[in-house]
Amino acid sequence: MRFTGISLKYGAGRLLFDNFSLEAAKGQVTCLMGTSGIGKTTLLKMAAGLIRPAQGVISRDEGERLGYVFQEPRLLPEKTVLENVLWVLEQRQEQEQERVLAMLDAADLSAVLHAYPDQLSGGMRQRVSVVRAFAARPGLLFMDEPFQSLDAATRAGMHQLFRKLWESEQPTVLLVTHDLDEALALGTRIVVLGCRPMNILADVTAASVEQHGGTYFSQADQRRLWQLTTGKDGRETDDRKTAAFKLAPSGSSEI
Ligand SMILES: Nc1ncnc2c1ncn2[C@@H]1O[C@H](COP(=O)(O)OP(=O)(O)OP(=O)(O)O)[C@@H](O)[C@H]1O
Repeated sequence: MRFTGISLKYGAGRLLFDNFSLEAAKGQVTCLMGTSGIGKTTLLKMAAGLIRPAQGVISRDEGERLGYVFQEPRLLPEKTVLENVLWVLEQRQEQEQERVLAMLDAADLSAVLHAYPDQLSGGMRQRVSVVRAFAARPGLLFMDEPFQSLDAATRAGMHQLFRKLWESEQPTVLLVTHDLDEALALGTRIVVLGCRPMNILADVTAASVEQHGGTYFSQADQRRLWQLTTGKDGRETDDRKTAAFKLAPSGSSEI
């Protein structure tokens, strides 16, 4: 999908976008990072057709199915876990049931298929919402800080689940995150955005993508991304160094 020459502002405010362009390559996970309030959510909403830009063009493949995962799960409270997922499949429910059950199993939700959302933990609810998004076979999936409210251990499980589902369905994903380690683990490309108007500060593609294990960005790119997203130089002095650098393939001595 492609944004070309987008301009937009809310009301009498300053321009959030002024002739902004970005292309998300098919089948890639493009992570969007940048400080709060610069318009990342607005960008996803424009991509999904929920907001129209004042100027510019947004191109998507014709007939491409769209999915959206929000920070909060947004499940239907009166439907069970299984019903929440099947509901998005509309008329294809029966043929797809086996596939959906396998996805729910991969998300460790087999034991709660018939539970209602208010009987689940926050992490379980978000797992349902991620499975629901992938179950609909989206060509294009928008994820707006989907794991932000989860604790670190739950988030690590969600990352694994995301990678399993992404590898089997291969949608194009636009994922907004504030967490560089998350972007390094999930993204095949990381775009760091600057503000008012939105501009691209860095655009880095993974050197390789590993099965379920995450992606691998070069050490130089990781350092640059760290500097840009935290304003700090010395990754050595920060605990997050270990978490992100852990993603380097075993045998790498560059750490
Ligand atoms: N419907 C709206 N009406 C007016 N202003 C809005 C509206 N939606 C967003 N804004 C403003 O536009 C700016 C960008 O908002 P947006 O939510 O897109 O940013 P963001 O980068 O996603 O922020 P965050 O990282 O905090 O979620 C903010 O200053 C916000 O207050």
